[in-house]
Amino acid sequence: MIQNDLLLKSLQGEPVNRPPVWMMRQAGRFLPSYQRLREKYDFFTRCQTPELVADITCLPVDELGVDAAILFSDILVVPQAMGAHIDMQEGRGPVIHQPIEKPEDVNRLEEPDVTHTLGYVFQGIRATLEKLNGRVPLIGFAGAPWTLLCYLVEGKGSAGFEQARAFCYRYPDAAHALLEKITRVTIAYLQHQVKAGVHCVQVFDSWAGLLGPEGFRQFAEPYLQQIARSLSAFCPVILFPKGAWFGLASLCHSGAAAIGIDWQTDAGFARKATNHQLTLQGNLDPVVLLTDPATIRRQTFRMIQAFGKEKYIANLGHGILPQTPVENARAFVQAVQSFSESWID
Ligand SMILES: Cc1c2[nH]c(c1CCC(=O)O)Cc1[nH]c(c(CCC(=O)O)c1C)Cc1[nH]c(c(CCC(=O)O)c1C)Cc1[nH]c(c(C)c1CCC(=O)O)C2
Repeated sequence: MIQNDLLLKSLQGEPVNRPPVWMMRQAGRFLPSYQRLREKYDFFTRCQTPELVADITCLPVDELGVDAAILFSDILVVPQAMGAHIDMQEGRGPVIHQPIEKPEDVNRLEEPDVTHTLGYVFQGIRATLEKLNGRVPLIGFAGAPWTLLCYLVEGKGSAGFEQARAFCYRYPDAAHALLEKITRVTIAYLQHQVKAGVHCVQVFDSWAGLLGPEGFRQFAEPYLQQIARSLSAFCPVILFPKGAWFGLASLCHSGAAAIGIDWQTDAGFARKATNHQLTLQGNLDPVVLLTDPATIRRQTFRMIQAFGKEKYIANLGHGILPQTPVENARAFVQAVQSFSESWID
């Protein structure tokens, strides 16, 4: 039993007195209590140690009072389990050794038995559930196949992921073979997360918008659909196709319970595109949390009015910025939690 089940109610489209709130990337990055752990253990050690996963996942629940926890891990643990060599470099982000350059490089990636290679994640989930003790639901997650292809081909973070996009257009068969491989592993991975006890899952397609409408239809959407369709029998699925406003209408029929909306997409447009059917999540510009509590409150009120309180999960429109002051993150959470109908006149 979960004491605070607001998130699950909103995902199911049930009525609520106020929307639930959590923040993308809340479990790392900006909390000073997390920064202290960072000094002691390297990134993948933090991901692979169930006690640390549980501690870090619970930090924002304890310190900010969010209505949901998201597992501390990373989208790159899947390509790592498939055999890619990945370093997380200070100030630089992920670096993949020997990125995929040619079609035959796709064969180097394995389809592992996730119960072995990613067993530490499932142990982390069980340790986290114990520590949460039913206070709030736990969100599991994975990266979308297109976004993981971006890192595997580009070999590092990038503003435009030009090499990844070029690979898809130049070698479409190899791209689809790679995307299919990642999709199969991701479905098994998320199913095991649900078995270990997560209450819902989010699929991060952080670079979906870089493809443009036609590229999205070819290289991103079919795989998001497959994952949502395969998982929705087990738990509610949230898809976050960042930047892909043109793909919202077609994702309505994927079986996803909710779609995450980024901060560059208009709330009214997103409601119309999804036929007022699905739950929407988002979409405060993370930069608003760099201002002050009064501004944060005002912008948060406007956002809830634009989406409406039903079938809605308050969140940021992308991950929280590392330089966000803790009191501002708290002001955002409290603004949502103090919502009352009387705001809307
Ligand atoms: C693209 C992407 C990645 N990882 C993720 C995405 C999709 C979300 C998004 O678009 O923001 C998702 C992610 N990464 C992390 C989580 C944990 C849960 C949470 O805090 O929400 C989640 C949900 C931990 C992390 N993953 C990473 C950190 C920071 C590094 C550190 O703490 O040492 C954390 C807390 C490292 C990481 N991991 C990745 C990058 C590009 C980087 C470096 C830069 C950055 O901080 O974003 C890949």
